[in-house]
Amino acid sequence: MTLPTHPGLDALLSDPSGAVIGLDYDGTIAPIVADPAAARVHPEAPEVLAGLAKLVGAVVIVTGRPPGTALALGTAEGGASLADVPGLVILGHYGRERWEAGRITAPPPTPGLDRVRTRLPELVRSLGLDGVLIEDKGQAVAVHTRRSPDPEAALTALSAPVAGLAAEAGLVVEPGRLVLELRPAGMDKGRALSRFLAERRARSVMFVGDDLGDLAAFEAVVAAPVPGVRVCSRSPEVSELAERADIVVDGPSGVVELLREIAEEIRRRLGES
Ligand SMILES: O=P(O)(O)OC[C@H]1O[C@H](O[C@H]2O[C@H](CO)[C@@H](O)[C@H](O)[C@H]2O)[C@H](O)[C@@H](O)[C@@H]1O
Repeated sequence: MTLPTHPGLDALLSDPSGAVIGLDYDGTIAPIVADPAAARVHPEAPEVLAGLAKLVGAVVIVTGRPPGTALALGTAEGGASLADVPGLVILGHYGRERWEAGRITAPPPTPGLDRVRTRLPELVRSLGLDGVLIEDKGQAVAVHTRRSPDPEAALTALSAPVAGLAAEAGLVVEPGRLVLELRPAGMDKGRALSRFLAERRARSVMFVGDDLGDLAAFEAVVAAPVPGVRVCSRSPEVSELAERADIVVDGPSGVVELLREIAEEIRRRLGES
């Protein structure tokens, strides 16, 4: 793969120790699968990220998943694990929870979630929808339609009642790939990334994502006071990200290939290969 030319990427390559590389999890470093509990990381991602993390300022995963889930799913078949990526930080629940050096920090769960836990299954039943999956993530609850006979129709049927339930419970709805998530307001991937850039005094930033929740991180890259580059992990399900990206690659395999090439180019410039 030949690396594309972009001012943000050039800044990252010429001053790697000041670069922050931010990544979404599902659809970006893990292929999309029907069962959210089976979304294992791309087999080569932990190893490639481990190599890259030694060359750049920081690697951070910014995800809607709880950090513990991203870590549990983050061991590849060969045994390499995201937990072994040097200095890795995981900002889970859109930045509400943080994992770093083996420790998770999290605020207490929002009280409205109990109402959702009771009402959401009733709501799904009342709509007569088959194949709908409710995922309880602790700080948020998601309702998935990927396994429904007509996933788009099921999502449309759920849209207004889920919005009503979220409002009753004092939560917001986060739409994603055949999923609606009811979660606390006040944090998103853009805020999470911006804070992390300030904390690390980043001199450049790259963010890679695939879904609507990643748009806020793309906006944070544009708003950042340092050069940045937005990368879309393309899928047929979401077009909005590709339209706003500086670089578009084909799904998690394309992401891994790009990250490997960036690491190799940094090593070449440092005279290490
Ligand atoms: O921020 P992310 O890391 O991208 O997490 C967003 C949501 O991803 C998961 O759902 C998506 O991936 C599933 C597994 O491939 C797939 O079955 C589902 O259709 C996708 O929407 C996860 O289950 C959610 O909790 C995350 O919020």
